[in-house]
Amino acid sequence: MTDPFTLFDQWYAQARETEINDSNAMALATADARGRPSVRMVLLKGHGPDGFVFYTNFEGRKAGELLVNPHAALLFHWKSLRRQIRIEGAVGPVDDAAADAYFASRSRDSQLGAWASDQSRPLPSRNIFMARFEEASARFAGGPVPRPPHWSGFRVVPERIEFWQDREHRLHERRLFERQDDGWCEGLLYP
Ligand SMILES: Cc1cc2nc3c(=O)[nH]c(=O)nc-3n(C[C@H](O)[C@H](O)[C@H](O)COP(=O)(O)O)c2cc1C
Ligand code: PXP
Repeated sequence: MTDPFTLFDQWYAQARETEINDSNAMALATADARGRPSVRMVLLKGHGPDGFVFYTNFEGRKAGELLVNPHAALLFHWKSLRRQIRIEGAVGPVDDAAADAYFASRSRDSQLGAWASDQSRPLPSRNIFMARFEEASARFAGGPVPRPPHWSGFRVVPERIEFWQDREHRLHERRLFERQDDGWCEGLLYP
């Protein structure tokens, strides 16, 4: 039996070659405390048997939902390969060291943007946002930009991963991996 992470790596490597941009873009679905769903795109910034990692503001809408309901679904759709991968699992924060390391790798302006943005909250005008960006720039002038306390990563620890490959006449292939004890069991689904 193939392990789903090896298969993910193979498909992801192919996507990096074929997709014109953002081959690491994935839809992230969350739900609030009442079970009402919301979805938006995020970028995959790390993955492996420990889970799938993205970074964001921890005071925005998605984080608010994940903090009360720590379960998520991820979806990759690689159009030119005619493939999708669905991932579902429990969610937790990455550790501070990982978040610091990733934040340090971002461009300085992206780092300043993380300080300037009250993600998901109403913005009266674009000028206000730009002024906040300039304030952050002045505040950290001459030194490194530290990671804001409200900015970090979430890790989705998969319980279920499905690989979907388009086939002629909608006779698609669906391979489902479900976590079982210490390993994974694999099966097929009708398309
Ligand atoms: C391709 C793409 C990638 C994105 N990646 C991220 C990301 O990694 N982190 C993030 O916070 N927002 C990212 N965004 C913006 C989100 O889609 C979203 O607008 C923002 O995070 C606010 O979502 P929320 O209000 O549900 O928290 C991305 C948008 C696009 C279109
Ligand atoms: N945060 C926001 C608001 C984004 O829009 C994105 C990517 O679009 C990211 C984080 C993650 O990407 P990066 O760390 O490469 O900026």
